[in-house]
Amino acid sequence: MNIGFIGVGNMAKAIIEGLIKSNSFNSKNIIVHSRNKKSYEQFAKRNNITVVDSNIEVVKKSEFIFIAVTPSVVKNVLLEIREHLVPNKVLISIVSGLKLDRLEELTDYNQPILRTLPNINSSINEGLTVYKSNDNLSGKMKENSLNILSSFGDIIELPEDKFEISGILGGCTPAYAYLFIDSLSRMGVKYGLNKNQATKIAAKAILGSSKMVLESNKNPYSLIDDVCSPGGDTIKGLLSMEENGFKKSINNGIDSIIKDK
Ligand SMILES: NC(=O)C1=CN([C@@H]2O[C@H](COP(=O)(O)OP(=O)(O)OC[C@H]3O[C@@H](n4cnc5c(N)ncnc54)[C@H](OP(=O)(O)O)[C@@H]3O)[C@@H](O)[C@H]2O)C=CC1
Ligand SMILES: O=C(O)[C@@H]1CCC=N1
Repeated sequence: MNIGFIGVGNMAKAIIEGLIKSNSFNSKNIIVHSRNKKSYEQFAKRNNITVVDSNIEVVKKSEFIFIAVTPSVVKNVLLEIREHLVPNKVLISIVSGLKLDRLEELTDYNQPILRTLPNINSSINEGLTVYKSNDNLSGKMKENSLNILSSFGDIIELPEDKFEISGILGGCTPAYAYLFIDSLSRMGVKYGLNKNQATKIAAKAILGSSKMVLESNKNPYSLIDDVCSPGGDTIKGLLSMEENGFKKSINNGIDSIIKDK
């Protein structure tokens, strides 16, 4: 079973690393092509994956084809490969904002298609991918497609009208979480920790907190109260952060993405 990638940028690389680490796929069965050889040849060599000379060759050689280019070029890439896509191949799009009906329009109405929005933590098999397939994807082909997705993290099926917000919460949040960790870590450095110590302490605290939210059956607000000892440090910091726009900044940030859609 060959898994192809058209576009080998940051997100494709993360998925490929996750696929390989899952030990469910042979790296040589991962077939890739991207625009500039220089930007991925070292990566391909290091991971022992198969590089081919064109997007069309990726399609010809693969049963599952990830389309992993940016929204600005996806139309041209799909038009380039469309005549080589046949109904026993699955097109897996990771392109933000590209709906199933548009994918069908740019390929073929008989094409099995899986629309997904993964995240960058797929590279360590801690990804979160939302997905929706069209009606052409069913049976064993669908089962195999979902096995591919779940090899690099959790998967959640959602109707397409929920893709925008879930794509933001799942796909963009890693960047916001890294920003939060880095902000905390810099304050650690300000007060005397070295950057490695500070980053590790902040990142472990965030990792454990995420697990608490997922495993404790408590909602985040109640968990906040558990940390805020009466008259203690946490409540002082928390109130100051809130007064200085912590939540407003998050709300405005998410609204600004939705507004531009
Ligand atoms: N980054 C993320 O966390 C996430 C990204 N996505 C989606 O993934 C897609 C890729 O994003 P990302 O990886 O961040 O972007 P990158 O810019 O890192 O990757 C895009 C890739 O597409 C390649 N490319 C451009 N034009 C062509 C072409 N004509 N033929 C073949 N390859 C081409 C680029 O090649 P070159 O490097 O040579 O220019 C590059 O490797 C986007 O659609 C985005 O919405 C979805 C979820 C999360
Ligand atoms: O920034 C982006 O548009 C992509 C989609 C989600 C994460 N990265």
